[in-house]
Amino acid sequence: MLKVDHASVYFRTREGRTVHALDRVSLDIADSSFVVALGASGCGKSTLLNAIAGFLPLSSGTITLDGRPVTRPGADRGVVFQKDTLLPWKSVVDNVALGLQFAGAPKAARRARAEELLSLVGLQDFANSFPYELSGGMRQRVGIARALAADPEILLMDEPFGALDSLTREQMQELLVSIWKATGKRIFFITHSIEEALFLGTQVIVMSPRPGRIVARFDLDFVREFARTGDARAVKTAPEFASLREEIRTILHGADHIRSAAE
Ligand SMILES: Nc1ncnc2c1ncn2[C@@H]1O[C@H](COP(=O)(O)OP(=O)(O)OP(=O)(O)O)[C@@H](O)[C@H]1O
Repeated sequence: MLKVDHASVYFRTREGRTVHALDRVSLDIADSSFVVALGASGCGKSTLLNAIAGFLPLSSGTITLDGRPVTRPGADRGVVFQKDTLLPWKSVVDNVALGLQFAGAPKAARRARAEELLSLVGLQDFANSFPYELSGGMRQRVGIARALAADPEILLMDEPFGALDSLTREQMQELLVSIWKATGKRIFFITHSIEEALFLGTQVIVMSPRPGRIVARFDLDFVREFARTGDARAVKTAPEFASLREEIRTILHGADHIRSAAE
């Protein structure tokens, strides 16, 4: 279990103002679950993910992964960002194997593991290509393979498909579901898109800005239904999908309205 318990984060800006980015957020990410954080810009989603990744300290509260306190980055958490962070001078397979190289794995084992992961993300024919030869969606697939290389306990994904065109984005969502199913990894995923959140999450948390709080939680079955049937269109056009989309839209607009009134 990844457990976030009453996590708060305050930032001090260069002008000396204090920003209350995260306010007593509590969240459990159980084994094999797919938790999606949804909210308007500035509601603290990245702050929460960065704290789970160990990139920034909490001001108060705790985060534990399978009982161990999270205080710094570690191989037990794989991270994927919106902008790919591939090294342009390294081939695709070497980019995927990078973390394993740091961990001291022998060369042949690194290559075998990287090739296995490239097959998982459908890029087995591009092992020797360079990042500039790939499309945006393909680069994100390399990023996912790299994040999985060290066999982390959880995958942390910060708007990984936010810069992709809508068709590629849908294909990537479906690919991610197949990876989730094949690996059984826990996933924590951030998005601005209500539809993406509903399609992917076994749990969706809706956040409101300043201070960043969880204002609603939904336990969902759409992703399991898609994993079972492979029919994304049927899932997304189901009446419950549409009614939840409207319900969440209303919550997000309400949160924004409360914030405007307070400012
Ligand atoms: N290093 C920092 N110093 C000061 N303020 C910060 C810092 N990082 C984030 N903030 C502020 O904290 C709040 C939450 O930011 P965060 O990036 O977590 O939001 P977000 O929901 O991920 O937004 P977006 O969807 O636009 O990425 C914002 O008001 C932001 O300006």
